[in-house]
Amino acid sequence: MNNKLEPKSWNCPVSFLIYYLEDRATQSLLNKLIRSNVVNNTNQVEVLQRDPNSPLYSVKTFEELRLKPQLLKGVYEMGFNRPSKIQENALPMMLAEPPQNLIAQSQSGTGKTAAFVLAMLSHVDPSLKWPQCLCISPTYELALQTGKVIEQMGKFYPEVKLAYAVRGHKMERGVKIKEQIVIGTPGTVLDWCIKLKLIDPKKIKVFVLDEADVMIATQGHQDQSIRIQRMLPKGCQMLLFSATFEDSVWKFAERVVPDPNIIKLKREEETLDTIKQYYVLCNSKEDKFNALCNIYGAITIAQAMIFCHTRKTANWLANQLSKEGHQVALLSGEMAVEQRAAVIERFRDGKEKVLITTNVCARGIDVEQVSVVINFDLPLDKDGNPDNETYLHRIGRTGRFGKRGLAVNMVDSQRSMEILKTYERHFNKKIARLDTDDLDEIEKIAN
Ligand SMILES: Nc1ncnc2c1ncn2[C@@H]1O[C@H](COP(=O)(O)OP(=O)(O)OP(=O)(O)O)[C@@H](O)[C@H]1O
Repeated sequence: MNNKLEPKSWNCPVSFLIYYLEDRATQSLLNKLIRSNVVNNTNQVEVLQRDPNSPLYSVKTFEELRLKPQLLKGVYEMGFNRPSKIQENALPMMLAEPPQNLIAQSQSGTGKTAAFVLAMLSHVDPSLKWPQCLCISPTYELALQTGKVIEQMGKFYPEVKLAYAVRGHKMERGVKIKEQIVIGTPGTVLDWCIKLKLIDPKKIKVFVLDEADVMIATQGHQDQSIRIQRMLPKGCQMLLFSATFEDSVWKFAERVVPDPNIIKLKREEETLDTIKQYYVLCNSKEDKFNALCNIYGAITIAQAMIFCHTRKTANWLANQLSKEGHQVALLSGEMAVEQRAAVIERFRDGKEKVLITTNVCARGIDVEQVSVVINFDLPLDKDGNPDNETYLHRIGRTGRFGKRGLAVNMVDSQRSMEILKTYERHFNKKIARLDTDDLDEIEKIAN
């Protein structure tokens, strides 16, 4: 879905573009934070080998990879029992001798980061005190997030050290970096290589470019990434990862990664097959709130996500629910990235049971683990028309074995009823009426 948000032409208003560019990196970060598990994708992995005659290896266990014991221990400590679908193919390629280049694309949450982190940790020689693996990420926050994974996975391999080449990390010219892995954003990495000469790019053995789709959406990052790549020695392993694969990403990938192997995993489509959908007739927002309270009074809801059309309604609802004693988290458009990240993390950890958000804020965020979704306002596109894609993304779940879910739509006008009917027709799935004054009836929907 993310790729569909890409503006069709560059004649868009600047404000929209800035919003859009920031948004993509933020989406990616929030998705990483909210996810507590690997995304199970049932599609087939497509593998294109540079040398079609060489045997195609894939592994079903981490043992088969003959990892260093310290790393295997780190992997298990993180709770990984077996390689994810993309890891089954990507890991043998990345760990092969001689090193192979790779372009890999799969939706967010399928295990790409964990895979390249394992590759970097496997390739470093801890006795050498200089940078050997270089990873670039599109933003400060994303770089820190990947750094955390390196630290976790390398927990039992303390000889390997990590340096962050990000804004705010002031370094003096000419002081050589001793850490074996450097993770950073393109601008700072370039400075560290060229201006400050802290890193000798000729000694880099593994180069990772993460989130290529987000990277090229950010002004200047594409050129900076290519400048970094040009300084690396021949024979340096180049790895590039992306969640989506528009033409522009593909062109960029081919410039960064010569002679690549290619692994692609199609995005798992969301379906409404396992979702029970209802609507409630209301007259006002107060009425909607009462209906919501009745639902909460009748069934046990572990965690719910509530979508409102405007920030004002979202704020109002958050206040009302808090007064009723609910632990409410609010995701709102004016919040800084760090604030949003903190809200998402608290919600993921179950500290709050209700997450209220506007669509703008939650666009592109996958909340698979939330089993109840309330459309306090039905999703609309910017012209006020039905938005099938957003409806599906809010309440749909992926995978044939997807968890069951419950979606309740609040309908408060003739117009919203028409919109609801459009969704019903489009997805060819019945949306049943729910009378929220009848507690017995509400109890039934939970079964
Ligand atoms: N083999 C595995 N078994 C269990 N969990 C895993 C495995 N690999 C990764 N995970 C977990 O799944 C989640 C997603 O993994 P990861 O961040 O590597 O995916 P990604 O494809 O890089 O996503 P993004 O594009 O958002 O960065 C993380 O919480 C990670 O710890």
